[in-house]
Amino acid sequence: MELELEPLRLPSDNERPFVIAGPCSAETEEQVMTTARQLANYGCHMFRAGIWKPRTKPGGFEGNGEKALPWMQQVKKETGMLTATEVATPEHVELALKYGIDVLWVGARTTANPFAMQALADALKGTDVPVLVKNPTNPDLELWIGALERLNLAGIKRLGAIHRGFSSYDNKIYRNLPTWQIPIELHRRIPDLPIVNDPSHIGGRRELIAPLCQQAMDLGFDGLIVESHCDPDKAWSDAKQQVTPDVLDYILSLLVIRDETVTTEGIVQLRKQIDEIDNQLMEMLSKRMRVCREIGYYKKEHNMTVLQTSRYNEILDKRGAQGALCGMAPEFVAKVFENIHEESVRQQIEIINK
Ligand SMILES: O=C(O)C(=O)C[C@]1(C(=O)O)C=C[C@@H](O)C=C1
Repeated sequence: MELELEPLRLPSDNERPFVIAGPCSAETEEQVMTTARQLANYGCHMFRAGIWKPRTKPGGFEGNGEKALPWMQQVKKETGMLTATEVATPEHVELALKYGIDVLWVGARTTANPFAMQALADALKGTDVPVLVKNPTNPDLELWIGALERLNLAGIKRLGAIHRGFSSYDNKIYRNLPTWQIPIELHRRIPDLPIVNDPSHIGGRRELIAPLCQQAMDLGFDGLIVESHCDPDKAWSDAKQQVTPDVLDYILSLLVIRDETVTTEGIVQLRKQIDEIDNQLMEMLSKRMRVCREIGYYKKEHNMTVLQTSRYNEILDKRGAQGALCGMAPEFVAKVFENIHEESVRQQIEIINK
């Protein structure tokens, strides 16, 4: 289905990036108000704080629940900032709306669960609140789009997406792998859907927030949602990935904002060159597949298996080393040749089964 969207109509809609900032969790009234005042002084328009916290394991701080909602009202009243929080159940939706929360977001674990998404969509029916949907924990674009569709079918048109990265078993650098091609593909499929980057959850470490924000801007993301706490080291949740409002302001001040729409004669010429090279690449690929099909007939005649592992390894090693010499990432070269090999095997299987 095609999403029927309306602009988010947030106070800084025309600025890129629009920024939603605030602590991971609303811990105490004092922590909420101190952080909010500092953020508002730096010109922040939207304040986030977790009221209900889905924790991986029991025993951690799971949020103050309804008790913290009047603090959010106080933030809005005193600073004029809009407020945003995560909702995961119809009860959360009801309470958040009762206390005038302006922007809701859906967490990654909820997005991954179609039953929970449908329950949220039903609870939101008839409201006009903007809803931002985080990517599911697993890199499944269809599941992400499905969650947006459920909300849209319930009449929610002020929709956005939050890219918070994807879980992985073995993660060294990032807390959640960015896998940028997924939000890039989301943007290609639904160009009018605003996409917000969440560097705090992708990075999991303060030092990664600035480079991730810049990368999101380089890719043309619309906004940022960043965890900011008046005293991050003492935070009750996600201490390592929160920054003080002044550090956040410094990070934002250094961002280089690029314009997606500017196309100069220079880039038009370069794109012509790319088109020409892509044509050559396609011709070369089609030549290679022709030879592979010939080998396929040979294999059929001589009763050989399609998969020839030692030859395949030889190709991966040789081209990987060559790629490194040309300054290309080894994973990229491996992926290219793995895909070429997969197609070649597919075509040969077709031939030997004819
Ligand atoms: O060398 C072969 O046997 C081929 O069929 C070619 C090719 C390839 O695409 O390079 C395809 C399948 C084999 O597993 C190994 C290599």
